[in-house]
Amino acid sequence: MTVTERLEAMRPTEIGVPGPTSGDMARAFRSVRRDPLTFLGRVREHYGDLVSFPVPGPPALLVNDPADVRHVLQTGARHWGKHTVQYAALGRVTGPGLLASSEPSWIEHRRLAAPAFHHERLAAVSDRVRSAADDGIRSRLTSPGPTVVDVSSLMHHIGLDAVGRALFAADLGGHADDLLRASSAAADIVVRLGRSILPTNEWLPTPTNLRLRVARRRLDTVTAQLMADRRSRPTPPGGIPHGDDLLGLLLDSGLTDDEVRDELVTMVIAGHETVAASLTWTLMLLAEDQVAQERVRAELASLPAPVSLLDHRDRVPWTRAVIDEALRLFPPAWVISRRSDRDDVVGGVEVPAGTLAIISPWLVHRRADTWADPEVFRPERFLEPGAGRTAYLPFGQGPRLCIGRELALGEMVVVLDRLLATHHVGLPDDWRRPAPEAQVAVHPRGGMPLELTPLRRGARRGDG
Ligand code: HEM
Repeated sequence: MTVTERLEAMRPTEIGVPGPTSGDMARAFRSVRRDPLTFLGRVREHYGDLVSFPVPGPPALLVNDPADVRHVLQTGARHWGKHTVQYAALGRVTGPGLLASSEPSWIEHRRLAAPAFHHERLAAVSDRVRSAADDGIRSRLTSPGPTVVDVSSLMHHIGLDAVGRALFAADLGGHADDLLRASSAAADIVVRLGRSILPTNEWLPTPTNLRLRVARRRLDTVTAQLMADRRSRPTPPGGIPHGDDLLGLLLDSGLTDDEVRDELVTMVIAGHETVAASLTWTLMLLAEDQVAQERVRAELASLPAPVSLLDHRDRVPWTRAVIDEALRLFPPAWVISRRSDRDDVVGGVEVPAGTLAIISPWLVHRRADTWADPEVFRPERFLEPGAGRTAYLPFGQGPRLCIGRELALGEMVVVLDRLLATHHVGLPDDWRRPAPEAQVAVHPRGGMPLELTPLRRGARRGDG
C-alpha cells in the first residue's frame, strides 16, 4: 500500500449520516469510558436512529431503529459477522468459542452444543440448579434476622455454581473462588481491550497482557481439571461414553482439547455474568416494589411441585413478566456489534463493506415509541400478548440468538423461587440505587446491598 493509499484508508468514509465530530468525541473521551450507556443515550437523542461515529476507514454506525436492527442481526445476518473489536477482545479470553467465533466453525460448534440446551436436558438438570440455589442461600445467608447483603456477589456465586452443575455436572465448589476471580479479571480485561483506542499487541508485556495471561492460566487449569475428571469417570453400562451434558457432548465430538477449553470458558463467562446481573437487578426491582414481590412469591408458592427450569414458559406468567421487564430495563448484554462483509443498505443509506454496526439493547428497550414510560418498572406490559416484542432483544436476535436463553430464564425462576420462599427482600435504610456500570454485562457499580430477612414460615414443598 502506498503512503497516499494508507492516508486515504485512515480517513472516515463520508456517507451522509449525522453524528458527533472528532472534536466532540475528543471532548467526550472521559465520559465515554466512564459511562458509555449515558453517552450512547445522549448521542441517540441528539442525532436520531442512525448515528455515524468519526472513525478512520469504513463507517461505524449506531443502529437504533428496530427494523434496521433486525436487518443486521436477522434478515441480513449472513453478511454481518463478528469481526469486531468487541469480539476480538472477548476472543483473547475465550478463544474462538461459540460467542466470539464466526462462520464456518461457528455453525459446527453450535450444532454440537445445541442438544445440551434442549428441553429434555433442562428438565433433567432442574434439580441440580435448585440445589445450587439452595446451597448458595444456606451457606451465605446464615443470620436469623435481617441482614444487608451484597446480592450481586451472592448471585455470582449461585450463577457460577448453577452453570457448573447444569452443563458440566460438576460441583465447582472447590474451584469456585478461583473461577470467579479468574473470570471476573478476564471480563474486566475484555472490557478494557474493547474500549482501547491503541492497538493491543498480545506479545507485549503490558500490565493488561500480563493480567490476562494470569487469568487465562487459571481458566485453563480449571477447565483441564474438568476434562480430566470426566475422562477418568467409568462409563455406566449402555451409557454414553462421557455423558450427555455439554461437557460430555464436547468431549465425544472430536474437537481438540483447546477447542473444548474455549467452549467451556465461553459458557462459564457468558453463562454466569449475565444471569447474575439479571437476577441482581430483578431483586432490586422487587425490593422497590413490594406488591410485585408478594405476587411473585404467591405465584411460585402455588405451584403443585418444585419449580423446574421449564416452568417459566407458561406456568408462572407474573414471575416471567417481572423477569422480562427486568431484562428490558437492565439488559446485561448492553451492546452487540457486527461488521458487514459486503456493501449493503441500512436505514435507507448505502454502506460499504467493512461497516461496523453497533446495536444497544439498552437503548432499543427505552424507545418511547414502543414502550410507554420506558423508565418505569411495569411488568404488566408483558402480560399483553406480543407487546413491544419488535423492540426487545435481551438475548439478541436471528441465528446468533443466545443458546442459553431457556436455561437462563429457567435459572432465574428457580433462584427467585428458592430465595423468595425463604427470605423477604427489602431496601436498606440508606438506600440509593446503585448506578448501572457497563462491563461485560451491566452490573451495579459498587454492588447491590439489599436487606434480606428470613421468613418465619413452615417448610414449603420441595424444601430441605
Ligand atoms: C440473562 C442471561 C443471558 C443474557 C441476557 C444473554 C444474552 C446474550 C446475547 C445478547 C447474545 C447474542 C450476542 C450477539 O448476537 O452478538 C448471547 C449469545 C450467547 N450466549 Fe447468552 N445470555 C444469557 C445467558 C446465557 C447462558 C446461561 C449461557 C450458557 C450457559 C449463554 C451462552 C451464550 C452463548 C454461547 C452465546 C453465543 C451463541 C451463538 O453465537 O451461537 N448465555 N447471549
